[in-house]
Amino acid sequence: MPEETVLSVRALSVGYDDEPVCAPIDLDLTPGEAVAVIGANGTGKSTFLRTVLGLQEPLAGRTRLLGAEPDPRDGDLRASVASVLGDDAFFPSLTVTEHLLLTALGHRVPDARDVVTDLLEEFGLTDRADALPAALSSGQRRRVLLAAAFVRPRSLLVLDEPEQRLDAGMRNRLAELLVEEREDGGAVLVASHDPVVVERVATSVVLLHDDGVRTLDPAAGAAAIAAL
Ligand SMILES: Nc1ncnc2c1ncn2[C@@H]1O[C@H](COP(=O)(O)OP(=O)(O)OP(=O)(O)O)[C@@H](O)[C@H]1O
Repeated sequence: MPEETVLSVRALSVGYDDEPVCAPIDLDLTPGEAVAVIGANGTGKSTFLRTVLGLQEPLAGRTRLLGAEPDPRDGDLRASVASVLGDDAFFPSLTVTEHLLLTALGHRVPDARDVVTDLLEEFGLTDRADALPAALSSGQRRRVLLAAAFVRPRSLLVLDEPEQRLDAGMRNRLAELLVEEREDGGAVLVASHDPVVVERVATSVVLLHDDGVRTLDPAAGAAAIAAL
């Protein structure tokens, strides 16, 4: 594995109770690249993301994440990998600002208050800064989770269908932020059903399908989404 490889996956089989949910997957991700994982509902995108993050045991194959076996308890890994999966939770008595500050301070972000203020603006949350989670819309809660991933240092960003519940304006802005992320040397692994995210953000696409796994270029990946 080249030294700068962020994620290397070889013949990785993922699934439940010894039953794979899709064909084995191979993938390499280096700084400055974004890989989009696409496929119809139930083809294994979320299962794959959880497995490469070490949140779920693989059935077979090998994953190296930042040079090591993926282990979510590993401090170096937690410091370097920001993820937004589907199971994120909120503290019911902390405001939007307090959630972002907690994340920033926990990761020792310099000038945390200024960074949080900028991200509130970026994610259209400035006027909801003092709101509690229960008083947010589902799209606003999604924005808070995404902002929390961007508020902290990271060398890999893993997002599971980040477009979910976002309006068109925010989906476009998110795509821009993800392009900036890879142009600044970050690595992005994103599962998505959004052709805009796939075509604009991805440098390569992995299509999960019952018949097998294929690697596509971003334009072909965006077209494949329309045909799912
Ligand atoms: N905890 C679980 N136990 C057993 N099977 C599961 C579990 N979670 C998911 N599955 C099954 O594994 C398969 C893959 O699910 P997964 O959530 O990874 O798909 P996905 O590609 O992310 O789908 P979607 O596009 O709907 O989000 C599905 O058939 C699903 O029903």
